[in-house]
Amino acid sequence: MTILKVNKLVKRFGGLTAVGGVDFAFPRGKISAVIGPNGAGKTTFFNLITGIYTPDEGVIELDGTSIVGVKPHQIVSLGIARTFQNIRLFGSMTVLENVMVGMHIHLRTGIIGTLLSLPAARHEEELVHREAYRLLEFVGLQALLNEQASNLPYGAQRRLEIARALAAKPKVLLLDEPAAGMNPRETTELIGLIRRIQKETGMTIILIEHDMKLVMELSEHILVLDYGTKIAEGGPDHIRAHPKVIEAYLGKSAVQGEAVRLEVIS
Ligand SMILES: Nc1ncnc2c1ncn2[C@@H]1O[C@H](COP(=O)(O)OP(=O)(O)OP(=O)(O)O)[C@@H](O)[C@H]1O
Repeated sequence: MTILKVNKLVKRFGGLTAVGGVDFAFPRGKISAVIGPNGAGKTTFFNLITGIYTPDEGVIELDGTSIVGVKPHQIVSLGIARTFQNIRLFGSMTVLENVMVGMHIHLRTGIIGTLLSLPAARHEEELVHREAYRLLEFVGLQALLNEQASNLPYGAQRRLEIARALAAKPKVLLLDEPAAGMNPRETTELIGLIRRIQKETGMTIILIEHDMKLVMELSEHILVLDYGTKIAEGGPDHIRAHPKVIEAYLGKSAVQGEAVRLEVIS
């Protein structure tokens, strides 16, 4: 069953069509990937889904309801959270505080209650604290909860961003290049973490990633973009051997039938 659907989605920047009429249906509770060479339109596609950009044309539906024109913070409330290609943490806050900030959309008592230290607000803060700790345990950062976020190693910052996105309790989690800058050991751990999120929460996960090992190991469904258009979709085996995909990554001369496989792309 589909949770998120785009139809004839278009986004132009002046004369450049970054996303040019893409159709895709993301299945509920599965891991999907959006791949394609540099400049293919992947991040623009995420920015359209998360309300950062408004499409020039087309449909975006979450659970059958249009989210076109909905503001980014409202889209988070509706159930889509994300991480960014360039990590966006509150560097001067602690690890714990970063996750607690991610939970604010679910708070009832608000800042006045917290400042006046009203009993309901105190109770809520305790719950928030406990839930944030649980999420940090889940991503393996509980020992670093009082560290300033900017002091964390790169791989840990990426995991913290994931914890913060999870704090919003999304139905759909978008991960923009989660393995970027990670070493092979960190990438293997990340694969385990993403798999655990999907298994234990049933969440729909959509990732953009250049690391083909991660994409092929994790994804059941893959959307391939090139110059803003969909050139292929399907499971990992179908995509690996797809001539248009190989051509997009390696150039026309590389298309020599079955011999060329996508694993060679680093
Ligand atoms: N705000 C913008 N203004 C103008 N052009 C933009 C803007 N954002 C993206 N583009 C252009 O749109 C095209 C698609 O960019 P996008 O960042 O979506 O690609 P991508 O597939 O995410 O690339 P990468 O893998 O390098 O991150 C590129 O040609 C890019 O230069």
